Amino acid sequence: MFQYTCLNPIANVGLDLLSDDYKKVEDLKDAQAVLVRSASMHDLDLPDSLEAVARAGAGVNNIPLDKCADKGIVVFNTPGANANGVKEMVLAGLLLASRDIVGGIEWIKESKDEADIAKLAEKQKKNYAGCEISGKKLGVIGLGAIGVLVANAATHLGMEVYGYDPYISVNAAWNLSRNVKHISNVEEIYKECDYITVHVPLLDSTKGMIDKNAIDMMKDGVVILNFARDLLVDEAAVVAALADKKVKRYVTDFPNPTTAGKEGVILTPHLGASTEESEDNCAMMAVREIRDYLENGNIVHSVNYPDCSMGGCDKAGRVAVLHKNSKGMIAQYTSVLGDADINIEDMMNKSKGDYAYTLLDVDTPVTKEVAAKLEAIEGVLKVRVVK
Ligand SMILES: NC(=O)c1ccc[n+]([C@@H]2O[C@H](COP(=O)([O-])OP(=O)(O)OC[C@H]3O[C@@H](n4cnc5c(N)ncnc54)[C@H](O)[C@@H]3O)[C@@H](O)[C@H]2O)c1
Ligand SMILES: O=C(O)CC[C@@H](O)C(=O)O
Repeated sequence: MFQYTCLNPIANVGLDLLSDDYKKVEDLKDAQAVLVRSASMHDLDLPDSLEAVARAGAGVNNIPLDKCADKGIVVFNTPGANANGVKEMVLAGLLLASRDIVGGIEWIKESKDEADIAKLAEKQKKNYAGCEISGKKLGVIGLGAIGVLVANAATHLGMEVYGYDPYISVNAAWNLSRNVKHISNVEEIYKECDYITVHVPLLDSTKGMIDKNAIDMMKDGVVILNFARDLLVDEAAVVAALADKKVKRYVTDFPNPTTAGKEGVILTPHLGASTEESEDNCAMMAVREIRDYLENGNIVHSVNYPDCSMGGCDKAGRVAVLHKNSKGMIAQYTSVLGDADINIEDMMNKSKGDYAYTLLDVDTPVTKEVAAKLEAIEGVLKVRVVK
């Protein structure tokens, strides 16, 4: 029996994929697996029982990745599962920033009791006029799951699209429209584009990347869209630039006291992935990842451990070792298993940064005593007897 807890509501279509071997618990301290969306896990005590965290979504800045890795807890996310939901919000953001649709709707609400509302509307509408996005330049910073969809869709809306991502994956590059202009220096986007949208993860290296210097380089009247994370942008600098009319609109999905209610800011309450489809996709992917890890020891889509997958186990036993990425680890495992008269029938070892993962299929199930000997090896963070 595996015990799991949900730190946020997770779509039922995902939870329904859990078999009778899974029991939901309320308390994190009793859980082997966590399903989470945006709840912050930074201040939580992570129990020794915890084996895996699955973020039903893309951004993992709410999870202490290194702390988890050091405790042998594998963290997963669901790449691409909510990308279309966000892309559609970005397209809405482009339009809301270009024409004062919200202002017009508000005026109608306020004027609903006017008998001559139809006539008044014809007089008022000039106050809510704007521009079209077709023919304008859009800069997309970050060409991952979301950035590629946004860039491609914008080309179909007649925009001239510039794309920047120095770490673009081969897969993303294959999916990117040939009509997107490849930019190798982000400053070109700042200087040339009428609309700039950011789709990078929040990391130490990206925090505050849209700062005053960047804004100063931008065209007067630029629109900045941020459906990634608020801390990517120096929002105090943006609010000042809005007041100076340097920036025309700041469209963001992350309300906070710096931006809420400020002139020129169009704010939504973190709605990017809040569609039935995205929530279902994320929940199903997250649950499948958790099951494959707990039941088979396979790691797919981890953000703090390497992906490592050997399918189902048809041997007598399988043991998983989560360890530091140091020299001589495998030799020590083979020695412990050999001394216990256990033969390794199949093996896979992968590393990612400071951490590594070794899956061993063996001809005799690994006992608690042998597992304890493996765990006692310096650099080993956790040992799981999977079968
Ligand atoms: N508003 C929402 O509800 C919502 C939903 C999903 C994702 N997000 C946010 O959007 C982010 C992106 O999501 P995704 O699914 O596209 O992720 P992704 O991992 O598929 O893509 C991120 C891309 O950013 C690129 N990148 C990293 N550093 C960069 C830099 N300095 N300059 C340019 N590119 C850089 C990477 O190479 C990668 O291609 C997430 O990390 C998350 O914070 C928000
Ligand atoms: O779970 C959500 O609603 C938001 C998800 C989003 O911010 C993400 O990073 O995937």
